[in-house]
Amino acid sequence: MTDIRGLGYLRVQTTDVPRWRELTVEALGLAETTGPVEDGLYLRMDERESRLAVLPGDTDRVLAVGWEVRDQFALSRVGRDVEAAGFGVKQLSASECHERRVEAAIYFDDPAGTPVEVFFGPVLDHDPVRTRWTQRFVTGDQGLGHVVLPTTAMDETVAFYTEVLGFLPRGAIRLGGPATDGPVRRVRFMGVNQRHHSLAVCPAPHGEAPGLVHLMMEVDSLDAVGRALDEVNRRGFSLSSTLGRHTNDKMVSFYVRAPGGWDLELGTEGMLVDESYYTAEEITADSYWGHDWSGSEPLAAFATP
Ligand SMILES: Cc1ccc(O)c(O)c1CC[C@@H]1C(=O)CC[C@]2(C)C(=O)CC[C@@H]12
Ligand SMILES: [Fe+2]
Repeated sequence: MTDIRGLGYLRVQTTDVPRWRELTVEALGLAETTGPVEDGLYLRMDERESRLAVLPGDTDRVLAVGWEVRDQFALSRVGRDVEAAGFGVKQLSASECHERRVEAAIYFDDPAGTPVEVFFGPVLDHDPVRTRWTQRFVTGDQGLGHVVLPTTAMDETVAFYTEVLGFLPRGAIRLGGPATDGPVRRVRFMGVNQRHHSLAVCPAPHGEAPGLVHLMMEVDSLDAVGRALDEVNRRGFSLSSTLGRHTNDKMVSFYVRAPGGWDLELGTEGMLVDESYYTAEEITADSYWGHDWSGSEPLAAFATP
């Protein structure tokens, strides 16, 4: 089994922190807290000091995808494995760790160019999490949610996450419709815990910013998803996909475009994988119903640079 326990945090940079605040706090209902960068937006979903940090900058891009391990021993094992695979691994400084509220962390770029951090020892905030819709975010041993990363090096990226970091394949979906003789392109889903996927990797035409396709966060109530959806529409955010239920993780979700050209997915009722019996399946539709993508503005990751 892998040493990676789950998606721990995400750090992104944006040119529009106020609009990010409106989307995440006012519409999706995350709880705002304070952090080291004065104009930064620090968001709580649970007892962690911050799961999502949105920092001001002159471009929109992912700063770090943070994966959590159990302890210092697991962190050294992961560092050793990544180095042995030929990737340069660096330690985060004490002040960088303090900024992320973790005890220690390493970082490296994955084959897609995504800045990856692996950490242990997150610091907790025991104040109650005051969410807008009084919902609870489903985190805990399923981690913060899932990310979908674009890559121009599909095979290398999948090999890295599965063979070096130990992610488990959790199925795939073909792009471009039903089986043909030609080369098949797939979105591949991978997991490290009972969440169906903590990571998906999607073939993309180029390696430009922002480096993310979407971040999924799960809540414990359909009403919170519905209320967030109303608020997203009321506040004029662009809906990338309508509400629908996915065929693989069974989640009911919608997607909203965040400033920067990538999406936030908010869902509920995600299934739990039992690894004793699970096999990786290929789905042939992304959803049982809903998830109409026809109104979606193009993703920055798929735009012609
Ligand atoms: C199919 C699916 C299952 C579970 C998820 O959490 C999930 O985000 C998806 C959607 C993935 C989706 C896709 O399959 C085709 C290409 C899509 C539409 C994108 O360009 C972004 C999301 C991608
Ligand atoms: Fe998703």
